[in-house]
Amino acid sequence: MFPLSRLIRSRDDAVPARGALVAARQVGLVAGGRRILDGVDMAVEAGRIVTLIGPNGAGKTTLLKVLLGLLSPTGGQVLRRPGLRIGYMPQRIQVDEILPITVRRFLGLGGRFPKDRLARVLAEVGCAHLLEQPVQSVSGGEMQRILLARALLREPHLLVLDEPAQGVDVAGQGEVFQLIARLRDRYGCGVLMVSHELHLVMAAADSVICLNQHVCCTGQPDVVSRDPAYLKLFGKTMPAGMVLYTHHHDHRHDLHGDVVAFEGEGPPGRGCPGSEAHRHHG
Ligand SMILES: Nc1ncnc2c1ncn2[C@@H]1O[C@H](COP(=O)(O)OP(=O)(O)OP(=O)(O)O)[C@@H](O)[C@H]1O
Repeated sequence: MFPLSRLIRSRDDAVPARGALVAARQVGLVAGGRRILDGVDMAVEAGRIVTLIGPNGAGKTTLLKVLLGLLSPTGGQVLRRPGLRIGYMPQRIQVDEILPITVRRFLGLGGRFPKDRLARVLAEVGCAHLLEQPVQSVSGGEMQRILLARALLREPHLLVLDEPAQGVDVAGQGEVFQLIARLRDRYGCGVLMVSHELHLVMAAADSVICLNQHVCCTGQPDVVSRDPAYLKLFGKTMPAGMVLYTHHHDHRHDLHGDVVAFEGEGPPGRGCPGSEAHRHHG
């Protein structure tokens, strides 16, 4: 199992471009004989919310782990700002049912923090009342917030959140995204998150990266949402700010996730060269 959300110190051997906290340069990963990431370029800057979207198995969690340094890429480079503090909220954790601990003890597992610091960080995520409650008894939505509090404990420069609204009801999802934006403002940190809540992503993110092994397209939602190319890639804007996600590819992925051209369209392309957005109709 992965360690719980925690502080991860950067390797200070390579430095990203000015302003970037973390960056991937042509990152690739092959595991178990399969290509999982291919030529990924991206960066997260302080104060920005960058959201990774993509279908199941697209490599989103793997990319987060590579950026965190938990997995080594088999190609390309990951650059982290020297001294970078990262707060990581994993997609899922296992809490041992037979080891009853309170939320306070659970939060304290990641380091020595005074009780008032633990109480304060829980209050920041709207869960001050849970401090002395057994962690096994909290709801799924409360657990997401507790994990977020845990990621915040050491005042990270970069928050990495793997599906922070997973298991949260629809009304609660909006609150989670608002909370993340408030925390970004309060801490001035960069946020990199994976999300499947596309309508909220489009409203809340500064930048969206669509991943399917490679970066299919990327852009700032507020700018590109009026762009016909964006509409073609991400679908039509729906009432009440909802965005219907449709992803038009000019290639497809086989059962192993490899890029394959549609029949009659020539040889398979490698990624989507040709634009800053890496826009692939395929
Ligand atoms: N160590 C590994 N060996 C082989 N394949 C792996 C390994 N780790 C991940 N994979 C595969 O890589 C692919 C990408 O997995 P990943 O968890 O990154 O996808 P994801 O985009 O986060 O998916 P989801 O949206 O379902 O959470 C999956 O097909 C997964 O089975």
